[in-house]
Amino acid sequence: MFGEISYQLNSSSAAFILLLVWVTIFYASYETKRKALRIPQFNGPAGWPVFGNLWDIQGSSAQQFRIWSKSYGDVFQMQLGNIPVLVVNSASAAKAVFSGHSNALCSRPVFFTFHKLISKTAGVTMGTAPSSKALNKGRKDTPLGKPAVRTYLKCLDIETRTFIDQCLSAANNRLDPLRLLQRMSLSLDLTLCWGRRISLQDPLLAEIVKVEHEIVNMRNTLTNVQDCVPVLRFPWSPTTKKALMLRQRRDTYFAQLNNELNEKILKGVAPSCIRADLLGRDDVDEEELNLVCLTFISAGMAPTVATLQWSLAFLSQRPDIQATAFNSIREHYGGDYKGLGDIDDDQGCAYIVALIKECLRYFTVARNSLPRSTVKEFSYEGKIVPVGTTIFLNAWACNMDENIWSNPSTFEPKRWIEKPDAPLFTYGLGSRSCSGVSLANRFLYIFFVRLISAFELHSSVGLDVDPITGCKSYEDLVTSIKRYQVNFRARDEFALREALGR
Ligand code: HEM
Repeated sequence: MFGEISYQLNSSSAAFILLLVWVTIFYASYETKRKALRIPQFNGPAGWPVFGNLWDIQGSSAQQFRIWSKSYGDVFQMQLGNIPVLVVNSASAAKAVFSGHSNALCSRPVFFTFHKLISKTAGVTMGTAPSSKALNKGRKDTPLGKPAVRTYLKCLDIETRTFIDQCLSAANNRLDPLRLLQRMSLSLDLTLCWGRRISLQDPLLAEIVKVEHEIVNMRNTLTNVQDCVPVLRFPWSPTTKKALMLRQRRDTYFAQLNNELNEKILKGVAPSCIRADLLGRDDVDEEELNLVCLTFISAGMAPTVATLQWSLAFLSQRPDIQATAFNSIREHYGGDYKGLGDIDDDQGCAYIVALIKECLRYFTVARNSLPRSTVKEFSYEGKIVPVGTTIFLNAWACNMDENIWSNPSTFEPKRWIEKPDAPLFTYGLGSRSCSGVSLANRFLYIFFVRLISAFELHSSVGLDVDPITGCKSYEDLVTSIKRYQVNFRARDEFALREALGR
């Protein structure tokens, strides 16, 4: 009997030792390969075995990059699992890399969860597509330039007025503006692309907002561990399961929007919209059609809403800035102006333009912009950046660069009146910078003019509007503020009702 037990012990010890040897060999070869992937010549923090620097950036990654750049230089290297990444952290380095080598940086990296799982059915969006002929054609066919935006003024007018109207109707005029902002932004995108608006009561609103938010976060390499550590990619991993579930939910509402429009086209009652125009063209295939339409659902909503959500909270804490903005609107439109701004007015009121730029700079909602991938080798300060390198722009650090601004941590709109041509990094720069910048700027301008003309914002409790400590979550690709409520007090309720045509 003792012999039998000792035999069993010997065989299980042997199995254990074999397993240990296998794990050790696997680990050693994995680590050797992982380290070999690092980009020669670029310094950076060492990081942990297997996971590299993933654990070091669990707080505000952009802030951590800014701190590392003080030790490792403006352009340093980190490794997310086995993906080496160059991070660009100053305004001058961003100009040299992103503008100086714009063509070399014209692609996006391909990630397992987003590109291979989520996008398998409906395809990718413009901001996530690697460089290709199809992408270039899609970009050309997407009407987001200034002339196209001028034809969207009616939609901008309706959606911003609806927002003001809904704020006026809120009980006691105290509310959390998030849902109203989401509706306004999504309704604009759906009208432009599918020719249909969305109401607060429509169940599609909550569904699209929720799913798109989760999908955007799945694209975040900084938090999606299985993208960076290939050994964690199992078909039954929670991330894979979640990605497949999100894909199915996105496919459902995408099909619903498309089917609604197809029916209207069949009945001959289709509104003029981007999808209907593209459907009527022989040179546009299914892949391009999906690329353009998915872009309208996913690209603009998150950064626009997050910028407005931070800005409203901030303004509620700063009556002095609201008063300056209100007086500048009155000066711009004339003495005792009581209207809601002119939809044809494009960036005419200098202080409002400066206020918007400062909100975009100070909160920099896409702190690490969107990742790029290089298609050509180039050199930076004599160091070679090879083809296929992933590069992050730390837009937050660039916007806070002390070589551009003497007091970058202070919110000061007037800085943009003194230096109107100073660089703003929030929309990215170079070949793949934000294509929606004209639409976004026009939207933000009329929104701020209307908001400030209509209401005084205030909050009886102090809100944390600090761009670092006030964040809802550091894991989000687009950084938003924690939920809050503010009071919307009409400046002149009678005049406002009249301006809204009530
Ligand atoms: C405040 C609002 C917005 C902000 C802060 C913002 C920011 C950004 C950023 C940082 C990028 C990546 C840039 C780069 O890689 O250099 C981007 C790309 C993009 N944005 Fe925006 N965006 C905003 C609104 C919009 C709107 C309203 C649209 C229109 C639908 C839009 C469409 C796009 C598209 C299509 C891309 C991808 C460009 C490409 O990869 O070629 N954005 N945006």
